[in-house]
Amino acid sequence: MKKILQGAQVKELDAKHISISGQSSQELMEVAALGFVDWYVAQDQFKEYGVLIFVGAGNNGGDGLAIARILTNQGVQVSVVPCFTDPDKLSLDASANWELLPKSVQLLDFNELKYEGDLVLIDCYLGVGLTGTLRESSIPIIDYINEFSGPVVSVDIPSGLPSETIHQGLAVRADYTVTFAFPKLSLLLPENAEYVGELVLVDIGIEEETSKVFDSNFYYLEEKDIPALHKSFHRFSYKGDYGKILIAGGSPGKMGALILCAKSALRTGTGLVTCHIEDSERDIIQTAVPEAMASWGLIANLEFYDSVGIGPGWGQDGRVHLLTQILEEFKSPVVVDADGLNILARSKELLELVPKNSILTPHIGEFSRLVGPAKNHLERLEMAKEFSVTNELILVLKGANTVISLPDGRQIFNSSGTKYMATGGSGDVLTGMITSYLGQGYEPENAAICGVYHHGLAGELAGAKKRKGLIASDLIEAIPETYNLLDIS
Ligand SMILES: NC(=O)C1=CN([C@@H]2O[C@H](COP(=O)(O)OP(=O)(O)OC[C@H]3O[C@@H](n4cnc5c(N)ncnc54)[C@H](O)[C@@H]3O)[C@@H](O)[C@H]2O)[C@@H](O)CC1
Ligand SMILES: Nc1ncnc2c1ncn2[C@@H]1O[C@H](COP(=O)(O)OP(=O)(O)O)[C@@H](O)[C@H]1O
Ligand SMILES: [K+]
Repeated sequence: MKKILQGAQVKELDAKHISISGQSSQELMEVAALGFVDWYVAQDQFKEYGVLIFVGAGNNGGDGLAIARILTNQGVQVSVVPCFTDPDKLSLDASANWELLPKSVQLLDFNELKYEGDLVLIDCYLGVGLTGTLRESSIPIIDYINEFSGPVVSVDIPSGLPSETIHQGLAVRADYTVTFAFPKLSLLLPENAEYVGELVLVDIGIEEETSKVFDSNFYYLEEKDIPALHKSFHRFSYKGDYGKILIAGGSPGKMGALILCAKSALRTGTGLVTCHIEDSERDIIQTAVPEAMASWGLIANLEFYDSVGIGPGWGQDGRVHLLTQILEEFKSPVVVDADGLNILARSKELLELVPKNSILTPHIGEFSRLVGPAKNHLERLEMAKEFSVTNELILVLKGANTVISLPDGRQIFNSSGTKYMATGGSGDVLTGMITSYLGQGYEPENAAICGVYHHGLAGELAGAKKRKGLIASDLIEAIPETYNLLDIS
């Protein structure tokens, strides 16, 4: 899994890679520019567009000059806007690429900009070399980029955005940010989403091993990390091998949450799902999910189950007794979501009963009730870490880049998912998936990671077809497709 680097670490990593690989910094820049162009030319929405590249005096500008050359050689109409006064004062690698710029590339003076036709603006003005407050001279350039009528793609980082903190001042508001090698922390903070747009990570061949020495507890979860975490089952497997799970949830008027959770667990691969419900709701669950069984009253034989999921649509009134029974009698990790979390928030003494390595899945509102309000996401991350470490629990903080906090202090940012998942019931689907993996015998850490990643991937697959018409049931239907895509059997 890749580490998420901050500030100076990003530059140190480049330097370390250069010394280990024997590659020159100019060669690395070329790899980055080629990686960007590969992504760019694969974007159908830009097919008929020319490009306007804003380049600064540092290596981010150097990337832009290399991109200008490569795109020109591929037949794209390229214009470059040099955002510096003296070409003799460029960084070494930017200078080398300035010399290599084809004569056919049109150079445009920022103060006399006029252009025609459909253009994509590529922002290579400032990268991670930004220090301190933005200079006065940068303001009109960034203002211009932000007023540009066409799509804006920032290279490495939106110009003006610092690499590790929440930003409130002026910076480029990109539609896409194509960043190199390792994601920078600032690109993953929800407060910065308006600058970053859609985030794309381009590999430039820097080994994960090279980043190991850097002190960072933040990790970035990608598709390549997933297959090795899955358990595989043999030809003679029977339904018991795939887990017997219990889901305690649902209440009159909120049975949908439980239904989604149960269906999702079945599609994730669980052998046997039992829903623990109120007597009055038997017909609903048995009709909506015929594959699931139902139980009611006190839970007779908790030891029968391999995992337990608690909370979707459960309500809070009269549930404390049942929650206490589960937490006291079920000795293995459980999954707690929604009203299960709300009860824990109200009765904090119950936290001590939650089996170690259990997985709690709050969204930001539930987090605030359970752990406390935070003034921003960085503070929330710190609180999440402390909560996980202190209570020896796994905390899945849901959102655009869901963060999994582990009891050893690591925090893993998920890369899969889409904005179309912001729809009622998505979280119930996630609870079903994580409970399912836990029941299939996955280590709790892997159950949380696989659940979160596949859930996001299901969202991407369903979102590509349904866009804002996506509903939580579509996520469930897409779970099997995620197994096909990743070749998980
Ligand atoms: N070998 C490498 O190190 C690689 C670097 N890469 C690129 O290099 C970038 C980093 O390059 P650099 O370190 O040269 O820095 P940048 O190009 O990010 O920024 C340096 C420029 O920003 C200006 N600047 C700094 N602070 C400012 C402020 N407060 N207001 C206005 N202007 C300011 C400086 O005068 C200088 O012109 C990365 O973001 C990435 O795009 C990529 O080519 C990948 C390989
Ligand atoms: N903008 C987004 N991008 C990616 N994933 C999202 C986004 N918004 C929500 N999600 C995901 O959808 C799920 C929503 O869960 P939750 O807030 O509990 O919803 P509900 O209570 O309606 O089920 C979470 O897994 C979250 O990570
Ligand atoms: K940039």
